[in-house]
Amino acid sequence: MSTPNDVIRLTAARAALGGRPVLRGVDLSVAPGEVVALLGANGSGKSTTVKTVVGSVPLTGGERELFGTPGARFRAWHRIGYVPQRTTAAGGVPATVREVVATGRLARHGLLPLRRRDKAAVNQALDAVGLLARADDSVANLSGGQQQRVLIARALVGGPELLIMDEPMAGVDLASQQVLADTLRREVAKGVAVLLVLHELGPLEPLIDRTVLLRDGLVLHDGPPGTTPTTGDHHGQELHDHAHHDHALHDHAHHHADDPKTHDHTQHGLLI
Ligand SMILES: Nc1ncnc2c1ncn2[C@@H]1O[C@H](COP(=O)(O)OP(=O)(O)OP(=O)(O)O)[C@@H](O)[C@H]1O
Repeated sequence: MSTPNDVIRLTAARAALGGRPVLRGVDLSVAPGEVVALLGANGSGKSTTVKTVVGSVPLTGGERELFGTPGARFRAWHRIGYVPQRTTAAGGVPATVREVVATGRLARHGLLPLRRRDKAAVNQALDAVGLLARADDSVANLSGGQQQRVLIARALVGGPELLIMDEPMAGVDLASQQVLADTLRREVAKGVAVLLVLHELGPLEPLIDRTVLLRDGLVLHDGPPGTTPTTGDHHGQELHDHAHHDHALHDHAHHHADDPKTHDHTQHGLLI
């Protein structure tokens, strides 16, 4: 399924956490403008896959490319907007909603003072997630779902070509989910590619071009929505066996692992 100009390409990606293999040969590609949902049971490796894509978890085998550049050499972080798995947007820092969203411009202009167009972009992103009226409130005073929307605005504000979102709908009520689905639809209409970790497709389903189902650190299924087994837990044993087979075929690639020394994610300007 990969194309020459994929914005994300993982090939036979392996990763370990706490000394335990978590990804055991994941192939994942996202083409420009494509919306791909990563599905799977708890612990199947969805978040770890996303973290290897953004470089916060190093590969122990396989290859990673972003916008055609090997991951270890990729520096154009302003092209990517990232919403990490649900954390608090407040982080104990007494910042306003506007200030947190403005940090999403950092990869674009460094620590220079915000210019008029930066300020306009912050307002636009806040408006997109329905939080313009709360712009000057302290993030610590927002609900969990509202804080999630702040993180989404922060990912949008740099005008990314690729959005990577780890369970953006977690803790967000139904009405706000619809707001976010509309926001995402506008981004997709602009040609932005999206990689989403989801538990269920929900209101985003109509936007999704392809679903990739993980089980136990392997891709169990990769295809249009509707062709995907519903869970990585109990179904698709044959597919699982097939995935094991594919995985064996990819063993040759393991010596191309990213150099762990290049994985200091504090250098790359992406907010994690
Ligand atoms: N820091 C860590 N140290 C050791 N093991 C970890 C660590 N973080 C995650 N794991 C393990 O790695 C596996 C994959 O975790 P991951 O978070 O990628 O799963 P997930 O598919 O995103 O799950 P969920 O749906 O629960 O978010 C799990 O078995 C988990 O226990």
